[in-house]
Amino acid sequence: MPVTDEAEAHEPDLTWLEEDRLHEECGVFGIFNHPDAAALTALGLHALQHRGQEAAGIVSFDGEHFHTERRLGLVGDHFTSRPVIDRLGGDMAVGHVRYSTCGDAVMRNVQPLFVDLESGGFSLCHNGNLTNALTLRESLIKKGAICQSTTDTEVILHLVARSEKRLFVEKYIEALLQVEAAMPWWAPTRNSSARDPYGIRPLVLGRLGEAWVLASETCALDIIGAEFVREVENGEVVVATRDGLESHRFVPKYPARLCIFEYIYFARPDSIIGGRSVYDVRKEMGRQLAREAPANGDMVVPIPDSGVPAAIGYAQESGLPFEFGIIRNHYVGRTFIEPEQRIRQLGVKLKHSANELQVKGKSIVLIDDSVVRGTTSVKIVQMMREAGAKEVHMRISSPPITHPDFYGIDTPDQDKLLAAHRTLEEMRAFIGADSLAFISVDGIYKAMGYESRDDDHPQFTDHCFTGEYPTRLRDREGPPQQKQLSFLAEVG
Ligand SMILES: O=P(O)(O)OC[C@H]1O[C@H](OP(=O)(O)OP(=O)(O)O)[C@H](O)[C@@H]1O
Ligand SMILES: NC(=O)CC[C@H](N)C(=O)O
Ligand SMILES: [Mg+2]
Repeated sequence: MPVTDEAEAHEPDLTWLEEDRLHEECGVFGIFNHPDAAALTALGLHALQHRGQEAAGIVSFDGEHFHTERRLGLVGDHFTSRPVIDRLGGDMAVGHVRYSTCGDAVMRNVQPLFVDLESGGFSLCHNGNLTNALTLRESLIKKGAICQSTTDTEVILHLVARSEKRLFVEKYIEALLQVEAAMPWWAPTRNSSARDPYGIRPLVLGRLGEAWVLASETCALDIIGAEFVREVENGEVVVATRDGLESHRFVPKYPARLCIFEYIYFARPDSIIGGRSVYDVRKEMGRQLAREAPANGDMVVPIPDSGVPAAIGYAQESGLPFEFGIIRNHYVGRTFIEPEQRIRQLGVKLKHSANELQVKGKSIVLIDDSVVRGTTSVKIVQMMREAGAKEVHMRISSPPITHPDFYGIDTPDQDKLLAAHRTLEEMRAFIGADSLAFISVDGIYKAMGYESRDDDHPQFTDHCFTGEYPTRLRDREGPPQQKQLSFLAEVG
């Protein structure tokens, strides 16, 4: 880790920087009973691209055969050509965009997964992470299971395959009861979808004419003109049939605890989650931040993209002008990976550039939604100073991230999180800002319309700030062990 000395932080050595931040999660999409199932799935995945950029896949079913196309890379690079869509025949399809949390970004881990079961084909995709996947995998392998991938998702296939229940939905539920997870799933042929007992990851249900649609976010319904019906409830399995929708519960109903980071950073601002507009919530977080941590500046500057709505809220509440003092290049994804150190130092200029005439000689209030490793903050503060900013005050619309995620977000190890072992002043010095402040944990809840966090029954999953994980983390219990999941080298 680099030094935290203030003088050095103003002229940071960027050579250590890695693209090791809060990466995205995954997006799932499924459609049942529509003649253009694959084409609509490709559109849905395009709308969910922000949730994962490593790989994309679609599996369709025509009543007799499954068809599968799974690729490393972006949806737009692989699923826009007529021949590819034509190969994915049938009136039901599922799709996935992946950011790996278990198993590398290699072809054998690209979802949706497919297997032949005794009762027919089964395809599955998943957003989240099974916190006991390694434990289950070990015991399955001992019993003779032959794993084809290194992703946690595959464990579900084995559990369903081994179930002795009669109906598919019963087999599926028996499998779900064995995993500890954050997980919306969608499984065609059986047209079933499930959301984890806490509802940590979002999953919505929509209707397009006679078709049922399931997606991680409402923005994927909007792109195909589907009507929002409702959210899949936590602990619910829904099964789409030509006669309607069946609903089964696999755990008793209790209050959901969505991951609060969906609102802060992951979801697209035009999505509606839990009845709240993500855009409005982000703006409200910015307003609350302005109330809690006012700053003396000439103008508010967002760190684009995800810092923009909070910055608008901050500017409105503080009465300061809002200016785009940083321009973001839209041809660089959320997770651009620079190939070597020398190039990495240029990385920030590839993604963000100073709008010099706006910031020169000004005292600016920089707003971002989160600080993970501090990579972005260090780069941007330095860039603002090089562009001639007089003062740089940094305000963050989420509390300090002190704990890693194990539910589908690829966070760095705890010791790489900037806030894990530093005081506020140490973080300020590290970033090189003139002042630094984060919204409080209660402030986040206020922005969501509550008086404060209910410590007895927290309204959201907020372990990143509080260290309070809602599920057991079974794979991490006991002494840390290096597990080799496979003897096959993981290459793309
Ligand atoms: O402290 P760090 O490790 O740099 O991570 C935090 C940054 O990462 C995210 O942005 P990202 O660049 O991923 O995406 P965005 O363009 O959607 O804001 C987030 O919005 C912060 O800007
Ligand atoms: N980010 C995610 O939701 C990933 C899903 C799954 N754990 C995988 O690694 O494929
Ligand atoms: Mg950002």
